[in-house]
Amino acid sequence: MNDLIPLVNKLQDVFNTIGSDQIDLPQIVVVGSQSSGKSSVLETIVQKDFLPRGNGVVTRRPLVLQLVNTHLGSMPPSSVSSDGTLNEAPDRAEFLHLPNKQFFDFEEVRKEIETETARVAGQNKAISRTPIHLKIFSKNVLNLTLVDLPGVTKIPVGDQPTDIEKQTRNLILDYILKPNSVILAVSPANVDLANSDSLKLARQVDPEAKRTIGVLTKLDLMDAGTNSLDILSGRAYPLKLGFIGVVNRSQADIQVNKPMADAFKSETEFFQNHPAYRAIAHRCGTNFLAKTLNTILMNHIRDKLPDIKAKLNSLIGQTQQELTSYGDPTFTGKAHRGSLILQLLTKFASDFVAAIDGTSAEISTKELCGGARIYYIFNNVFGAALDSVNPCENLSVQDIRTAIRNSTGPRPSLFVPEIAFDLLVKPQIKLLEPPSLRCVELAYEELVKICHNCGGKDLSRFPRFHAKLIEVVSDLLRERLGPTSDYVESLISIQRSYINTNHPDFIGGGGAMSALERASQKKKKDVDRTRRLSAVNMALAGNGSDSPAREENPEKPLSSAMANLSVHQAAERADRERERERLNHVSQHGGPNNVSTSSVNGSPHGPNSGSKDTFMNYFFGGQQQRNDRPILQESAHRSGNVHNVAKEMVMPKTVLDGEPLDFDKKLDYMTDSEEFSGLNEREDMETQLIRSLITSYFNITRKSIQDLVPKAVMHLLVNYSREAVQNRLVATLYKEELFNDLLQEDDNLCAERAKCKAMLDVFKNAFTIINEAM
Ligand SMILES: Nc1nc2c(ncn2[C@@H]2O[C@H](COP(=O)(O)OP(=O)(O)OP(=O)(O)O)[C@@H](O)[C@H]2O)c(=O)[nH]1
Repeated sequence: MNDLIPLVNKLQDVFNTIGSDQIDLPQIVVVGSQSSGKSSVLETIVQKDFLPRGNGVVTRRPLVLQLVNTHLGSMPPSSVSSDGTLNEAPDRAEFLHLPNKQFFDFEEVRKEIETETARVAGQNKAISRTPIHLKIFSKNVLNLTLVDLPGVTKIPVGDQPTDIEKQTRNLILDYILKPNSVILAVSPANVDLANSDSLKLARQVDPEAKRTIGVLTKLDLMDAGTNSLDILSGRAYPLKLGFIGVVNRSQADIQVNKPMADAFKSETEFFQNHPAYRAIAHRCGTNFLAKTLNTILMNHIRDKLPDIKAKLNSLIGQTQQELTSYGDPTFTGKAHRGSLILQLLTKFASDFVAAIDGTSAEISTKELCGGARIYYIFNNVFGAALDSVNPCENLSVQDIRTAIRNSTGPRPSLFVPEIAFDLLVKPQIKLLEPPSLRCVELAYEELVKICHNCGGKDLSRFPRFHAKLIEVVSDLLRERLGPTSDYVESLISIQRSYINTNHPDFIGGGGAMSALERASQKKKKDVDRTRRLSAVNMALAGNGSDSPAREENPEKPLSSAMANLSVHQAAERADRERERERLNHVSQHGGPNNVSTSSVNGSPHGPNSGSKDTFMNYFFGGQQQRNDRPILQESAHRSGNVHNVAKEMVMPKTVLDGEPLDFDKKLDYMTDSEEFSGLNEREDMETQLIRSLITSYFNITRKSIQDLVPKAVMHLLVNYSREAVQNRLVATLYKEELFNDLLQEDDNLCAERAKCKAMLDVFKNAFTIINEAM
């Protein structure tokens, strides 16, 4: 059991070396206000002058002091000389920061502590949290682990920051908070215990006072006639581990270099001769303190051993697992390289496939990934991008008018020509290309992202191999990007290459026309109703003596207003008559449901086939029956094929309604776009008609592109690379000459594994020792 403290010290050494503080090892932490005598107590316990001395702040870094008793056979072993006498090894000290140096002169130890303190904390009173680790091997010490901490200061001095008190308190709390630390609370006897900083701090972390031992220093400096018997006998302040009184060397003793042995003797005499302490002298003094601390620490370690053992056990498990995760270096040997490469490569490929298929074991619940993201791209991103395209994007009234005019050639525009529709709809279809290509790119980017997450932790051991796998798959994907984009591009070109106005879903000229008619009639009806209502209102208002209308316009007689109204109504009626006549004509000869396909073949009187009213039918079916349309008849006859002549649409031309064509004005029209702003009714109708035709046709194309692009992406990019990935990886990387390079382990990982291995060894070692000790 006596090996416990060396064991703890050994564990502490190892943990310090590997910079780990995973096990809260039992240790005694010395706490007290500044100049309360902490360092003096430590020196008396060690029986050596080795700590820095002076006024004010002296201890400025934590000092972790391990005392190793060499008399008990601890290292270094005593040697037997040639004459058979036992040569006891001299007392010595070692610092953790100077691993290859041993100190036999303790004056040197003091200097090294001063130098090392100044090196980290600076010259001027500032403190640092970084501990100094010192080990003292001596036959005069009991095995103990003590930590000397900076004293609690109130007022900043030198380079100390304004919050020095808070800093020191936090530093002390860090150490004493650990449940496995025993708090050595030092208080000077010549200051009221109620003001003891050490006891206040200890109570914060150990309210039941189970692991706090009180030390009263400076008993020799108490006012004559006063004593601390109450405290020392445990009556004044209850601590389970009690209070121990000590008398250290005074400043004057230190200045005259009073030897430790003399100081020790004086202390013993002090207690034995003191009238108040005489009876408890055997429970006082540094010697008793050292023994008590040793016992307390031993008991404490023994109490804590089961916990430490359990903790070690779980640490061994965790560390073992961590070590396994770094991979077994033995499998990178020549005999295993091929199979290891193949295994990692296959894992990478199957991860890639699984991520696409959504069968991956590590499916995220936080965000969409893999195949689900590709689906999201198709449905949401691509769908929304297509939906956001306006079928008549960038298509101004002027553009439509110009197209209509250009497509009629040198003759005045008689009907709305199909060629204008063709001309206008093709660039609109092109608008579907950028979102389609972007969809390909997004799917490609997603696949690249997927391949970056494949391979798992095993592969992180071999960064080169991992990078190579990603490179090969990225190459494969890039190779597929070109053909997929080309195909998608050609899908758009295909749509542009033939405008199928016969498509069953296409609204057609007739559909567009009747929609327009309906809209126009509704509009007219609304206008009529408004006018009628206002006329009635006016008439009613005229009959009343206090008519507001009359008041508003007292000079205008009612009869004149009525007369004006009837002029308007007459004009309206005439308009309506004309419109009705025109519509009758359209419905008889070129209306949506009366269009004969035979008219396409130049047979103006062919029977109504009853076939679907198509755009072409509508364009050419009706007008040829109109004998008062010589221009069309002429052109139709000239070519014998309506497709090849100016394709015109049955629309009453203003010139035929009696309006003369002003050529100068028309020329202006073509050069001055502002002239377009004033469209007449017919032009407005034409423009609207073309727009609704374009929208209808565009929507059909959009629908089929929305359907075809994802299919193309899946076939040419996703499924292709999914199928090809394994073969491509094997063909590119499964080559004997590459194995060495591919299986180069990551340097950091090797270091981590070595560290992990060392840690595991320490844990295992400690576990065995504890097991044997218990
Ligand atoms: N007479 C007498 N003087 C003591 C006793 N203990 C400590 N001193 C003196 O008190 C002063 C401070 O003692 P230290 O041991 O340096 O106190 P500390 O708590 O380590 O101080 P810091 O490390 O600066 O916080 C020194 O001059 C000691 O000689 C004691 O029991 N009796």
